Amino acid sequence: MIRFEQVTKCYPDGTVAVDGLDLTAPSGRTTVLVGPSGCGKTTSLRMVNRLIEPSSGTIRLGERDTAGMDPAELRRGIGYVIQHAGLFPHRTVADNIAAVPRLLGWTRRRARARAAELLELVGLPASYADRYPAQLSGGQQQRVGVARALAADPPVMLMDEPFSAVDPVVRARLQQEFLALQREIGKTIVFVTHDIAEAVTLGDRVAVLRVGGRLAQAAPPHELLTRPADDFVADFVGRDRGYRALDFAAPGELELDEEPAVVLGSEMSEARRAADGGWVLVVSAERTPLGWLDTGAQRADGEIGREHLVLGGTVAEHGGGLRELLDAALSSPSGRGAVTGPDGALAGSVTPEAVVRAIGAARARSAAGAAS
Ligand SMILES: Nc1ncnc2c1ncn2[C@@H]1O[C@H](COP(=O)(O)OP(=O)(O)OP(=O)(O)O)[C@@H](O)[C@H]1O
Repeated sequence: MIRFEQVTKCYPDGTVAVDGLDLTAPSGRTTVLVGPSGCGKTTSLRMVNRLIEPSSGTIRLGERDTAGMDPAELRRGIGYVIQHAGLFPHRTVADNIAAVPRLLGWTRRRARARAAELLELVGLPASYADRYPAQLSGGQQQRVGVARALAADPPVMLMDEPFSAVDPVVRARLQQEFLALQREIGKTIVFVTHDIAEAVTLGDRVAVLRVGGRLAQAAPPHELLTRPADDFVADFVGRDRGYRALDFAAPGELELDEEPAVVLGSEMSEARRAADGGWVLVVSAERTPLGWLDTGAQRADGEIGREHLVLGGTVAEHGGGLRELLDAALSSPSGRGAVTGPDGALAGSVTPEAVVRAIGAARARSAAGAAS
């Protein structure tokens, strides 16, 4: 756990970057600091590893006051990831990742073995070990930056806008990889971003700061979206917050409808029977949804091929939020959203009407929760 207790940072020119910050970042969880430019996010983060010294207040790591710790020792227990990855340009990927273990006195062999393990963990091919940073894409460099921060297996990670410098598609992928990785490694992470969508996607807790370095609200994403503490937070969180909040609302009692499906390569006549003249979902041999088939539009008989499929329509994953279910239902040409189980196989479908009813139920639950 990291605890900020009445932490203030006043720069020598009189700028108050952080003002009386009280905040706890729980162990094994991701706490995101978010807010407009200049609100003191980076200053707050860098005070944790003492790249910046607080003017007053205390920052504790576990029970220990960081002010009393040797800064070098403190930093060895804290991984640090920054925008543009900050890799050493003249060192190979493996040597970049192995930098901290080498400082800790690991043998070259052990450090290289660890680098290979981490490359795999962040989803890069082993052959990249001998490349130089300039030979990698921006997204790959960020993965190496994450691997480097994890090298000595620190319990704490500080991440300062790590995904901001890459394009939106790569960014979305890095965010999903981050979530999967964090589920596996369970580090205590403080993550800085100016992007509220990123904050609510990645954070177990989200702390919204306002300019002047004052905490406006710290709460789990769902609470932030549904119960913003004041106008500033409501405004910052944005207009479509109701829709975003659906990501975090559990589907509750929403039951899936049984969805008849035909396997790719089956006869068209079978699809017609299953669909009763309308749309039918086509699945792989493993029952993974592949696309929808409009049997009313098919004149010829023969095998169902990929060329017959309409690929529009997202698939909602088992355990996803109501937003994902609503998106699947609304984007499906049949009006039924396909839902898969944990193994990726078709579990059933939902109609937009059923999802809207579940949204109503979730709202009622949330209101009851707020009232109690
Ligand atoms: N070394 C410094 N000397 C004086 N003022 C500084 C210094 N570093 C930062 N500041 C100021 O402190 C305030 C907070 O800066 P900080 O970088 O922590 O904000 P931030 O929320 O991370 O901003 P951004 O999202 O733009 O990176 C800003 O007004 C900034 O100009």
